[in-house]
Amino acid sequence: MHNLIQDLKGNIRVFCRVRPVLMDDGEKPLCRISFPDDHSLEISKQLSGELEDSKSEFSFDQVFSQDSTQIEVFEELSHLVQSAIDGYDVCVFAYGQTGSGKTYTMQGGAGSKMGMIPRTSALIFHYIEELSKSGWEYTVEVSFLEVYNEVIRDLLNQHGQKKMDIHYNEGKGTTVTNLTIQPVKSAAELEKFISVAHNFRTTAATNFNAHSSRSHAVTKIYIAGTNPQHGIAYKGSINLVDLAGSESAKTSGSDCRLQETKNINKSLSTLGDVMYALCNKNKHIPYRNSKLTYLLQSSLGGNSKTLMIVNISPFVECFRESIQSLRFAAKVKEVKTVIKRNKSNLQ
Ligand SMILES: Nc1ncnc2c1ncn2[C@@H]1O[C@H](COP(=O)(O)OP(=O)(O)OP(=O)(O)O)[C@@H](O)[C@H]1O
Repeated sequence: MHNLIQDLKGNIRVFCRVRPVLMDDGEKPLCRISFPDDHSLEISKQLSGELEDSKSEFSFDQVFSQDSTQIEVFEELSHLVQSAIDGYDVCVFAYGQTGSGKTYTMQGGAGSKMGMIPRTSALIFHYIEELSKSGWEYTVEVSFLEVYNEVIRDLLNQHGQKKMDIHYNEGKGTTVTNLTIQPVKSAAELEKFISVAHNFRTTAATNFNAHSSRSHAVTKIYIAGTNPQHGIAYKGSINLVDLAGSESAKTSGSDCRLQETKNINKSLSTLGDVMYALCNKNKHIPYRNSKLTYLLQSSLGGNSKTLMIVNISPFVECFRESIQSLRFAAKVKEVKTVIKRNKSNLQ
């Protein structure tokens, strides 16, 4: 399983997923969306019976239709879990409008609806068990945080929060002071912590989605492997990020919600600025303009295999936001990365 590739050059990978229409969506008019192949999507606002209007076409590394299952999405993502075990830093983030299916994709529900985070946790421990047969020893740790209104909160320390600051160090990447990093011994234990953190995440009603998540949530799993027989050690990690929904200020309700929305939009627009600066190979990349981008600095522009899942809603009322998300995702796909494996020799 441990491969020989050391440094990899590539691009940020981008998947697109379209959310299905649900029972409680009523009779909302739908965009016309088609999938010419596994990598492209065509979208137009045309209603049935209307004259042909212009279609917008987008290509990504993979597209998933309204009928896609969590298993199909995870199948594509599972290679990255293997990379984290192999000593690479990995980041997967879900981006999209409020109610477009980010939390469903990342967290999901029970059984076949289980999302990327619990599936990742189960697969890590499956790989570790297999590799222990050939002399590998692993430690796994996990942390959960959210960025809410530009303040970081530790989702494993629900009482007595301490002030948390982000630090970036060229060799070490990003660290957060006072963040609980919890050792875990099994998939069941990891899932227990995932569910504690998920329940603690800030949620509030919005006009679009009754259980909308108003914070960016970052689950980070740290995996360290040593093989005393071969005298080598690897250190990988996987960041799983469920971003807050992009939502225009005029649809957001009360004053307090407006402030939330402004902060969410600020961090998402900084994410956009960072991506554009990286694409243009600018000297200055404005990572520090928001907590989110500072936190994800090494995942966005540094040493990380990064995958963005752009989620879109199929409704005509969401068309403008969907096109904006798709354009942003197309830009992200151009960002180049160089990835190093974190390997050391045991003395
Ligand atoms: N692929 C899917 N299959 C079935 N149901 C889905 C799917 N995607 C989303 N849903 C459902 O659609 C609704 C909105 O999805 P979700 O809460 O994941 O959106 P979101 O993008 O995380 O929203 P927010 O940004 O407000 O947190 C939920 O009821 C969710 O269960």
